[in-house]
Amino acid sequence: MNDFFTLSACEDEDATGIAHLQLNRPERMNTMAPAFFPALRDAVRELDAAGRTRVLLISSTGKHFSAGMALETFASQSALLDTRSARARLAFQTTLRQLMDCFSALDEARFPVLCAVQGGCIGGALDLAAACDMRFATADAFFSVQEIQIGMTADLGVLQRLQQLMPAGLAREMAYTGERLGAERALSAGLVNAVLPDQAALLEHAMTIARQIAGKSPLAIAGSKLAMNHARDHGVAASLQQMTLLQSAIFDVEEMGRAIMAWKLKKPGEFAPLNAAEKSA
Ligand SMILES: C/C=C/C(=O)SCCNC(=O)CCNC(=O)[C@H](O)C(C)(C)COP(=O)(O)OP(=O)(O)OC[C@H]1O[C@@H](n2cnc3c(N)ncnc32)[C@H](O)[C@@H]1OP(=O)(O)O
Repeated sequence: MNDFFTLSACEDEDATGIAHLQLNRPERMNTMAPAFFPALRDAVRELDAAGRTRVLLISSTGKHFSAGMALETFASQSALLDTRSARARLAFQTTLRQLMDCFSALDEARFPVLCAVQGGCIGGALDLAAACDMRFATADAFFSVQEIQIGMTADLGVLQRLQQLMPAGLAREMAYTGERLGAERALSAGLVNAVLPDQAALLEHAMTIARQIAGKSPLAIAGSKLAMNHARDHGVAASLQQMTLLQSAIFDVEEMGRAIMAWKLKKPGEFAPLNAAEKSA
């Protein structure tokens, strides 16, 4: 339990293996306080370790997806940010790395992470969204690298990831100006996969994609995410070499038989959880 989000499993007939993490502090604009970060990291890592989750949907409640870091955090952490001491600066480096790792947990999870954004996705919230596999938005959604407006270099991954998700020039425009990128422009830039009229339609669309993913072989999905992450980080040539090792490790003819059967029947496949010792569902 935590004060920032709820985590539930969608266990209806068509939605096995879909976990739904919903930010639920709309009265605080779903702002991120220090305790939010480890809570998110631990929740994602626990889902991954348990092996039953096939896709994670992150959504939010209220007018805005999230207003980013709670501004009062910066004042309350001032002792840590004391730059007069080398020890304090070293400690800050460690803290920052730990915060980064919390969002990287989304990228490192074996399952795909879908992010459904309504209203503002601001500052740290865009760091979070950028670490997900894909993003969807309502027509009123907007995205901003707000950090530059408050005099800091964004530091939780958005500068590293945004350029890989959309044209670099536009990412830099966002980073240097802090101006809001509206949903339609985010769509044409490739930052979001689809724009829906309202939040109900947004969640329905995201769940449709989540169900499609959850019906596929979790082994093949995990392999696809590993391969695509590796290619993104290491380039095509090195990743083709890595692919030979990866595929040698996870190629599974029985799993393929199940997938082919499901595809022919136009039904979700019946697959064992990733951690299961046996192969049958
Ligand atoms: C490492 C990460 C760094 C970061 O994340 S840096 C980014 C930090 N975030 C911001 O700077 C957000 C700035 N806020 C805004 O742009 C706007 O606000 C919103 C788009 C989020 C909302 O706009 P609207 O719907 O018009 O409401 P409203 O009247 O501006 O705000 C309602 C109340 O929410 C408080 N609030 C907004 N964002 C934060 C925040 N990040 N931390 C703490 N409080 C926040 C406001 O001050 C205000 O409060 P009151 O009603 O008392 O005047």
